[in-house]
Formats: sequence, structure tokens, C-alpha cells
Amino acid sequence: MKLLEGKTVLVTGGSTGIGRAAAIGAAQHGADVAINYVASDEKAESCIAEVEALGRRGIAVKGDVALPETATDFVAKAVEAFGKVDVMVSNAGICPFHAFLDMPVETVDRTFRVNLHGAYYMVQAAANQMVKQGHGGVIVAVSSISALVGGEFQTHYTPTKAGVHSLMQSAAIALGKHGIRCNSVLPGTILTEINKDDLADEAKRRYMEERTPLGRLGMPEDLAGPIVFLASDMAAYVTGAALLVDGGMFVNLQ
Ligand SMILES: C[C@@H]1O[C@H](O)[C@H](O)[C@H](O)[C@H]1O
Repeated sequence: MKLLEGKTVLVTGGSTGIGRAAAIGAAQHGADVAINYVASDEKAESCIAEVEALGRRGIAVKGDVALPETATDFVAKAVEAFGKVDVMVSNAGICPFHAFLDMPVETVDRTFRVNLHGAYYMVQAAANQMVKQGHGGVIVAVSSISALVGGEFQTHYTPTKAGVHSLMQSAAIALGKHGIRCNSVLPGTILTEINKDDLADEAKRRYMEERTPLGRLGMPEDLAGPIVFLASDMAAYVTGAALLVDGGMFVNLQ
């Protein structure tokens, strides 16, 4: 069953990792897809090629989500291409692991601007377009298990993920009257570009695998299903919620 037939789905950070999996998953479920990306044109083009190979339309829009104008430009280009915005998947994020005591101010600022300000601008721009359209919509934000627990080398990162989770809670209240649902997914440790170097440390990787009840770290594709579900009418009464997608890592105390 295609859960997003004829919908227009926007994904930030959509050329790699979780964002790419969400974009492809949305196309597999019948949606047209617009991705925002900041780095590789090649990866963005190959993502759109996969969307088109699934018989859907796709566009890639380059832009740094830390800049407010990137959000309004992305939404405008999606409306120009597809006539509407039904779903925003706010996924773009960075995690430059670094020790706390000598954490550079630039690293703190950049991480907050991409992960939290960027999410705020994208959610607001999409919501304004959805309100203008007048028939509701859905916002799914990619927060993290790190919204709930800490990380020694993530003191600049975990507050942004807690912030994204909180943003969805408040946006759910602000936008419910417009029929717009707002929810978060909280990925655990998912193997992507963002933690490739960190998990190159065999001991750390083994520790993370062993504390995961399902016995493996996650793949980006593990997030596609939960994101498509929250974006679909199957979740018509779900808003302000947070869905852990972590193989059981969070609950595993003992
Ligand atoms: C970078 C990535 O971020 C996630 O939110 C979680 O903290 C993972 O363990 C980490 O590998």
C-alpha cells in the first residue's frame, strides 16, 4: 500500500544518510520529493535519479539551512515545481564530536545554527505554506536519542536535539488548529557520514552494538518506515509525539 500517494514531501539534508533514506522511502510510497542539500551535487543528483526511477518527480535545492533564506527559498522552489507542500522532514544536522573543555566557540555556534536554528526556519517556512494552502500538513523532525541522554563529546550537539524535540511539541500546539501534525523521530546510533570517524574506533563501536538489544547499529533505511508512517494518514491522530528508533538502546540500563 502506498501511504503518500500524490503527496509532496520536502526533506532537508536529503542527499545522504537518514535524509536520503527518507526521500527514497517517500517516493516508494508515491510522493514527489524535494531535497535540500549543502555538500555534494553528485550525491543530490543521484538521489533524485533514484526518486525518478521510482516513477516520481524530484528536485534538489542547494542551501545552508543555518541561513533563514534557505528555508523560504526551498519551500518556494518546491511550490514552483509541485504546486504545494504536504510534508516537511526536517533532518539536516551535524555532529562534529569534540571535547567540552576546549570546544571552540565556532563549533558550538555552527552546530546550534545548523541543527536548531535550521530546523526552526524550515519548520516555520513549511508551516506558513501549509497554512496558506488551507488543508493541513505534516512535519516530521529528526531529533535523536541524544535529546534524552548525554554524550561526553556531544555537549554542543545534545542540546540541539533536545531543542528539536521540544520545537515539535510546541509546534504541535501552535499548528494543531491548522490541521498540521508535528512529530519527532529519535534515531539511536545510525551508521551514516555523521559518525563514520567516531565509530571507526572499534572499541566504541562494539560498546554501542552491545548496548543495543537488537544487537546491531541502525541503518538509514531503518528510519524510512517510521518517517513515512508519521507523514501518512495512518498517523492522523498523532501529533506532539516522539518515536525512538534505536534498536532498544535507550531503555537498556541492565
Ligand atoms: C552522531 C550520532 O548522533 C546520534 O544522535 C547519537 O548520539 C549517535 O550515537 C551518534 O553517533
